[in-house]
Amino acid sequence: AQPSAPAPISAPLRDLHFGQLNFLHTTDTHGWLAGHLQEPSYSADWGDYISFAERLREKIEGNGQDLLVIDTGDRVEGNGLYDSSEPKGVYLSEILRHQHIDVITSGNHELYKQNTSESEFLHTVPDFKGKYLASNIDIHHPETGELVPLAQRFRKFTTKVQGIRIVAFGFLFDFTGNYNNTVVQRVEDTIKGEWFQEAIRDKEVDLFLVAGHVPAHSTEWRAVYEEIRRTRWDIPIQFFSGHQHIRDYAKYDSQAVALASGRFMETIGFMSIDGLSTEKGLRKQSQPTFKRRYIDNNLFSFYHHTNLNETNFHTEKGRKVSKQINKSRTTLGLDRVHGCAPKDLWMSRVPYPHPDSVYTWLETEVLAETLQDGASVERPSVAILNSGAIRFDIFKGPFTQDTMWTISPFTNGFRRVKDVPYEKVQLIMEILNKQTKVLFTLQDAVTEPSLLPLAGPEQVARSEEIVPEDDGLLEGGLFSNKGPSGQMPLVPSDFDSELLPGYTTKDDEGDDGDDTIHAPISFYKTPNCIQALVSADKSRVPERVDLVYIEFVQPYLALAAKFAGLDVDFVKESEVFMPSVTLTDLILKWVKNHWQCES
Ligand SMILES: O=c1ccn([C@@H]2O[C@H](COP(=O)(O)O)[C@@H](O)[C@H]2O)c(=O)[nH]1
Repeated sequence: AQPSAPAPISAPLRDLHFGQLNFLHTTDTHGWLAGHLQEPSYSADWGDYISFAERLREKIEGNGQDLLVIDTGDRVEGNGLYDSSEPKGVYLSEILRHQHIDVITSGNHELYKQNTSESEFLHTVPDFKGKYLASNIDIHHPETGELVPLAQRFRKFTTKVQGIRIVAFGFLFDFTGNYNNTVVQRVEDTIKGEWFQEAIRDKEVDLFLVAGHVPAHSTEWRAVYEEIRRTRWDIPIQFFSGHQHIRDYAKYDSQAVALASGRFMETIGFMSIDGLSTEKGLRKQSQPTFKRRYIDNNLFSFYHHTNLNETNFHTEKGRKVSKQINKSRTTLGLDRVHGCAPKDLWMSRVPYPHPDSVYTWLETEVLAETLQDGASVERPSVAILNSGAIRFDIFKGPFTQDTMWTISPFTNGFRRVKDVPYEKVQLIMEILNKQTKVLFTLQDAVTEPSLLPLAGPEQVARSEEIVPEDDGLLEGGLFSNKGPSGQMPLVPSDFDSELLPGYTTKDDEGDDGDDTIHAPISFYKTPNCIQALVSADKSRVPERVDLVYIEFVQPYLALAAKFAGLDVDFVKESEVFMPSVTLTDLILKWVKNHWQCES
């Protein structure tokens, strides 16, 4: 772990059930390879994960079984270790490559920008040569311009110990927001292709391994499942999933399951399968059995599952990588303190517009003040921001260079349409927050790219709120802030049981998937968009306003405006607002002005 990381707190654990074939899985790490430096439950770093994989491999292979390591993309954007360097990602890719990974795929974040996908092609794909799979992604070669596969389409390999014959694929969901130097083929079309049809007809196969940046419950996985089952009704299929930032497990049939392993290095997914055939012979049981576990990414869990301790757990390579992360963080100045947050601000642990909601803070304090600079004096402005633009909570205490990127990694600027009726803007807000389904019907599905949700992935994936009987809101604070740095949000509150608050996952297999037994954390739905009135006189309802918005929402605004009867061509009639200023810049400016640290 990193020197400043909090020590993990002991907690009751469920054991791993090792099997004939075992897997470790990460997804949506978004640059968090240093682990969480303010949350003990997720405080292990990539070096610790390397030690964990190495120690488990020794143990598993010693028992005559096999271990494979999988990563399903979105490794980039969302943490200073990736975003703070110039060019972005140079330190991260040097750290990432030290883990032995057997199947690795791309997420959508690897394809938003030209330089990110080119870096995948030129660095990450060669770093994981033969293991990086891109079943449905092509890229225009950075030098020749020729359209070529980002990486090989599939791989066939045999496990080291038992000779289990595996045909593996690597997909990305039907993503359309990529920069035009890459082409993402729809999964449903890819699986009709000749190479895929040939690959699934391979007679010498014991398991189909379908990894991808695709939700566990999704139309894309359903299509792949049905396509394989059409010709191979009895070969087990193991899917590995990502994108929704949640822990999830889907059962397609008794021999086909999907595991999704959360986000931001909070979770190491574990799977085991028993009863597979091998190159040496038929399977010993009529049906294979599958077991899943979501491991909290901390050393307490790692020591327990390897049956080792701090003196014998860490491997040389693991230690080296932890040091490399520390050195990179120091070079990048990620611990530089810009201010001190006086309290925790939550994305979904309190209902909006609670005073401890990060969205209330943005609306009433940050945007209302910082957008004043560029706003016109002729009339007030209304600023619209999508809630998905914020990626993480803010914890009481130092607000560092790293915090800045964890909460706001996107580089979108703002745009403005001048002089529109205020009541139309309110109607648009209502449509954006309550009628988004209607907007999709206005979209031309053939010519226009499908829109990414305005809210963040966790909000989209989870439809139900979790409101513990007493969520502590009445006592005026959510969780007490104890511990060495005074910033440990996942500690027991005075209203709760002995258990640490954390993941309490419910999936297709039940509610016993998490390795650590936790008390639940409240989860509230957030609006898709929030708005801030930027005006010298907020007591008066304005008649006309300038509409300022973060670029990401423009396609939604254009559709909602049509619906609201506002005749504006957002592409032609909008202008850049405060050139080169991003949401990240505004937040940082506000923090520096308001959150001085007490010395
Ligand atoms: O420029 C951007 C890009 C994305 N978002 C938000 O993020 C999600 C997608 O997140 P994943 O990590 O790819 O799942 C998108 O739906 C938006 O809510 C953004 O705000 N700005």
